[in-house]
Amino acid sequence: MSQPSLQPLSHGGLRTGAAEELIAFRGLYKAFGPKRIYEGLDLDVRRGETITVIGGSGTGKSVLLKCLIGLLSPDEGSIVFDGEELVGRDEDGFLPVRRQIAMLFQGAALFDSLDVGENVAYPIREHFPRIGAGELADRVAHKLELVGLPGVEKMRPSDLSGGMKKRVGLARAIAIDPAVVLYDEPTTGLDPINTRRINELIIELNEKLDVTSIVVTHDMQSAYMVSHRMAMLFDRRIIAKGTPEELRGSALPEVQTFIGAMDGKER
Ligand SMILES: Nc1ncnc2c1ncn2[C@@H]1O[C@H](COP(=O)(O)OP(=O)(O)OP(=O)(O)O)[C@@H](O)[C@H]1O
Repeated sequence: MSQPSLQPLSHGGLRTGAAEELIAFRGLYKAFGPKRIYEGLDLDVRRGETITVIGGSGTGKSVLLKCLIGLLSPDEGSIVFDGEELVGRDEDGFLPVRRQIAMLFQGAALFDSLDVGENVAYPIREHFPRIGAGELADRVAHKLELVGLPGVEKMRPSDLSGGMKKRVGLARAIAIDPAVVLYDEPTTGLDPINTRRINELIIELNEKLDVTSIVVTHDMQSAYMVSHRMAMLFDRRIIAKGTPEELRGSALPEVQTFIGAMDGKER
């Protein structure tokens, strides 16, 4: 079987259709036993935007990201990515999707047994097993530079601060030049300086690499800073979406109450 070439990695394979939306969640239903998480959730993600999903604890923000990359499946509904239906695919069917959609997990999820360079190389080897050692090393070095950590290949994850771990996790997420990056609570547990750095990186990668990003966060200041649009999950649906200004100005009492409480907490 021929291996995919490394050259057209940049958003390789994505259609260049005029459609503005890259991802569409439509009519999603999901329950875990008696616990109903979504009942008719709809959300569009536009090509090139950074959209942040906000909402109370346990409302299903992370589950949404996991449904998108096939770690969980909705019970009903449709998820279309770049014109292709994702719901109903098996593991093999999600392989090309995971080449285009990368996730920065909470806690970065680095392999402690591997050094930093090997961690970043991991998805590249997985998707491009025939890559040469030189090209692999160059690619790893470049991604580490992009997240502001040049030359740390030989360090162990256990020697890194929380902020550095997140940045290495981000270098690993962008290692195969995904079209979409999913951020699950990217600033949780970070001090204000590292929080700012991660926010700046989310913006920079969106602009420099032209990625579409979905961010899930409790951190309203981060949400306001990085988002083109925000969407609020409440009562098993997306009840409001718009620019940060539009959301803050929403007349919906649920949105006002949530944003008021979250803004107050951060003050
Ligand atoms: N694999 C699973 N099996 C059973 N229940 C799950 C599973 N994954 C998530 N849940 C439940 O689904 C609900 C939504 O989870 P999710 O992690 O998406 O919440 P969240 O909105 O991201 O919350 P938080 O802001 O606290 O991280 C929670 O009640 C959670 O316990």
